[in-house]
Parts: sequence; C-alpha cells; structure tokens
Amino acid sequence: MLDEVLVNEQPSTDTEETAPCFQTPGPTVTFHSLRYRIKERLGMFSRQWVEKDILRDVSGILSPGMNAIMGPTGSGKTSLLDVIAGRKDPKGLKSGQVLVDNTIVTSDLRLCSAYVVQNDILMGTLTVRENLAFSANLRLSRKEYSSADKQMRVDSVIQELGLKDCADTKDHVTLKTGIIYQFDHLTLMNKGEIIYAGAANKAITYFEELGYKCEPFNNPADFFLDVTNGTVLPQIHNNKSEMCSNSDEMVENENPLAVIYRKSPHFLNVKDRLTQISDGLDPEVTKDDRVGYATPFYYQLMLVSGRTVRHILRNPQTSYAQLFLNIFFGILVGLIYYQIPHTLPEALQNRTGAFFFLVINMVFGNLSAVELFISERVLFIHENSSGFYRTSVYFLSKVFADLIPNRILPVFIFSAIPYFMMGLKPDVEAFFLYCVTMSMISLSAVSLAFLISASVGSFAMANILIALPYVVMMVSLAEQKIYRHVDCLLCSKKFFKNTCIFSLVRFTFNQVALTGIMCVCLLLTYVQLRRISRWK
Ligand SMILES: Nc1ncnc2c1ncn2[C@@H]1O[C@H](COP(=O)(O)OP(=O)(O)OP(=O)(O)O)[C@@H](O)[C@H]1O
Repeated sequence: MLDEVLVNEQPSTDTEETAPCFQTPGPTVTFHSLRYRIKERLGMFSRQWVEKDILRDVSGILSPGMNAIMGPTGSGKTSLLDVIAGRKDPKGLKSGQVLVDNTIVTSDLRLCSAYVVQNDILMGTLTVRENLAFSANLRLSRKEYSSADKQMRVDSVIQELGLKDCADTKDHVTLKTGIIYQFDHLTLMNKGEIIYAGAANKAITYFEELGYKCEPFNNPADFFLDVTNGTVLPQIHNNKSEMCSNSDEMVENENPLAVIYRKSPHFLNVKDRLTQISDGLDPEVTKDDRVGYATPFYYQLMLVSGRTVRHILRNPQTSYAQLFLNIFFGILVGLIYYQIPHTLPEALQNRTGAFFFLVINMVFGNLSAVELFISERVLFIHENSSGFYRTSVYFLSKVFADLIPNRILPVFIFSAIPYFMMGLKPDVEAFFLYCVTMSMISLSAVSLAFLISASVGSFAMANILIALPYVVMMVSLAEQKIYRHVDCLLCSKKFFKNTCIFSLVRFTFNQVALTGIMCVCLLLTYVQLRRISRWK
C-alpha cells in the first residue's frame, strides 16, 4: 500500500579519492500523457477480453533528488515507475513518452536506471552493504568506475539514507524505512491518476486548502492515504471542498481529486514546463542506441557465482542435510546388504534389492533441487529486468554452485560407503564405473528437477510435476542397473562370456541415455529461464 521511491541522482565521474564523489545532481525525468492499458480475460475460461486503464493520461516531472510516489494498493504506482523505467510491456503503452534530460528514451532505460520497490527483493543472507555493493559492482561500468569509486558510492548511499547503524546487518526493513522518510518530491496517485505532485512539504497545505484537516497527532503519510482512499472528507467548507465532496457533478468514473489537481496551479505549472520541453524536442535525437550490460560476461559470472556461494555458506542447512542423508542412507543400505554372497540365486536377489534402494536414493534424494529457481524467481526477474546480468550467467552460477556441493560431493560419499560394505568387486575400474553411473543418475534427476523448477512458479506445482518422471526414471534405471550388475557378477565368475559383451553395450547405452537426459534438461532449463517474462 505504501510507496515507491525513486532516487534521481547521477554518479560523478570524478575519480579523485579525496573528492566527494557522486554529488552532482541527476537527470530530470519527465513523462508526458502516459496511458497504459492492459487486457484481461473476463472469466477464467472466458474467451472474452476486457480492457482496463492502469494509467490514465499521467504527466509529471521527477526532478533530481528523492522522489516518492504514494497511493493505495492498485493505484498504479508500480506501473508508473515500470513504464518510466521501461520494465512494462511496451504493447500496453497506448500513448505518451518518457524523456530523460529532454531526450526521448526507449525501454533500454531499464539497463541503466534503478528504483526502490516496496517489496523486499534482496538476497536475505547478504547484509545491506553487500546488497548495495553487488548492485554497484554489476551496474557501474568497470571502465568508468574503479573499485574505490564503487565503494564510495555504496558508502554515500548508506550515509544519505541514514543506514550507517544497520549497514552490516541483514535488516532490510530498515533499508526501506530509511529511504521512505528522505524524499523531497511527492506524487500521490489514485486509480491510475495523479492527485498531487509537488514539493513534499507543501502537500499538507495543498490538501488543507481543499478543506481537509491533518490532525497534529496524525502521521502525514497516513493522512495522505486517508485522503486518497476517501476515508476522510473535507471538514472546512469552501468552493474547492464542495468539488471534492460533490462527486455528482463529476463525469462518471472521474476522480474529483484528480480533476481538481489537473486544474491546480501545481499541474498548470508542470504542464507549461512539459509543453516547453515538447516544443523544444528534436525528434531526431533519441536515446535509442542499444544500451549494453555495464560489465562483461566473465565478471558477471564471478560476482553472481560468488554471491551464490556466499549464500550457500551462510545458509548451509540444505548442504548439511543432503550430506547427512546420504551418509545415513549409505550406511543403512550397507548394513542391510552387508557382504552379499556371490552365489546364485542369493546374489541376484540381494543385488536386486540393494540397487533398487541405491537408485531410489539417487533419484528422490534430489527432490530438493526443485526449489532452486522457484525460491529466487522474484529476485531473478527483478535483477534480470534491471540489467544486472545475463540469463546465462545466472543459470551457470546457480547450476554449478548447486551441483558441486549439493549433488556431486554427496554422491561420491554415498556411493563409496555401501559399495565396500556390500562387498562388491574390489576393483578400481568397477568402482569407478559404479561411481560414474551413480553420478549420472543423480545429475539426470537433478537436471529434471531444474527444468521443472525453472518452468513453474510454485512449489506445489513443481512437486506434482516431478513425481511422475521420477517414478518412471527410478523404475527403469533400477531395472537397467540390476541387470548390468547381475551380468557383471556372472562375468566375474567366468560364466557366459557373451553376456558380458551384451552388458557393456547396455552399459554404454545407459550412460548415453543419462547424458542425453541431463543435457536436454539443462538446455531446456536455460530456455525456460530465458522465457520468463521480464515485462511486469
Ligand atoms: N501486467 C498486469 N496485468 C494485469 N493487471 C495489472 C498488470 N499490471 C498492473 N495491473 C493492475 O493495475 C493496477 C495497478 O497496479 P500497480 O501494481 O501499479 O499498483 P500499485 O499502486 O503499485 O499497488 P501496490 O501498492 O499494491 O503494489 C492493479 O489493479 C493491478 O492489478
């Protein structure tokens, strides 16, 4: 319900260490007659669509400094900022344009602009300073800013927002509260229209002139929301307050406060400035050159992987649990099938059971991988749409940071324990092939989980979708593995030589099939991540 805040300040290119950095005023952002419309299905299964205006002819100026946008839930604050920053689907923008320093901008503005949203879209295991540093490192070009400059930028933001006390804590609520009370310019919105825009300290006077009364004990932010919501009415009666209370005179669906604002000197002044800007606009000059990422691929990969590793180290429960479960399960299987005999039919029966258990654990032990992309979906959409990093960088950093500590290392421990306890072939080559097969089963199961994780937005859905392929995979792999080992058992006893050749073919076929599953699933995971809409 509260607000979105835009910090409109431009980094200085001054690289002298002693000079106060980033203090030059930022650009002026103007938006002219923005009209944004969405299409909604009438009912869940309906074929009819209705159009809904989210922004209705919204114009304004965001001057350098702290700009706050407030309004009730659904009033269009986020949509306005998304349209300005180029994060909203351009198809919905029916009219209007956004200018930065009198130059028309395209949706690539998202790659070089930022704003603080009301939802907590930050990495929870990182401190306020680390989150800001992560953003600065990725979004400030390495050619223009040295590490010291970036550090100064982070320090200056912490200082400006009064966050010194919590800079090294993970208290992100303070980060948001700190920002909210620092604004110079206030825009109040209701139902997709602006009802006030101007100096924050003049807003109360503006509404008092309309007959509203802000009690001394009332928080101004609550007062503005009460006025916007219509929960308080004008108490002093004059011409303007009559207009506010008498909505009958208004055209249906018109917001009286928006109508009054459009007639106010505040808006007339804004309109004059916008007209001047539009008249002086050179249609040839547009900032439509493609803005690339501020940092190269390898640097993004290093930073994002570093953050992922730090996240795992600070939140190691999943890795510990995975390791513990594998050791426990390994010992359990080893104890149940301790030193299994090499004579038929016991050898066959015992191996059947043991491999069935091993494959079950390899497949179902990786169920936790379905949470990988779901838990960070909002963060990924936010950072990706803001141009922090490429999708491939995120994909690679997450896949490798999860695969090595959570999937590959535990598999080796798990494989070794029951192998020797069960008394299988004491042969390096056999053990190696056994470990490779186990790892391949595990990686195939993980890749399938990654694919589902990248394709759906909820855990419930992911759990439903993963169950069936896991059962199919488990049954077919267990069956293949049992026969392969029975064949090898027979070979080791020097029986049926041709069965061993058959076994080798089957083994190669298994490995190729598992590699295929793994590659296809990982490729599709990447495709699915790319398909996640960056438009809000
Ligand atoms: N892509 C979209 N598809 C459908 N409806 C949308 C879309 N974007 C915005 N809306 C609708 O537009 C209205 C304004 O949404 P917006 O998120 O801009 O409001 P807000 O003032 O930021 O609200 P909140 O404070 O709850 O975030 C809401 O009714 C919302 O449901």
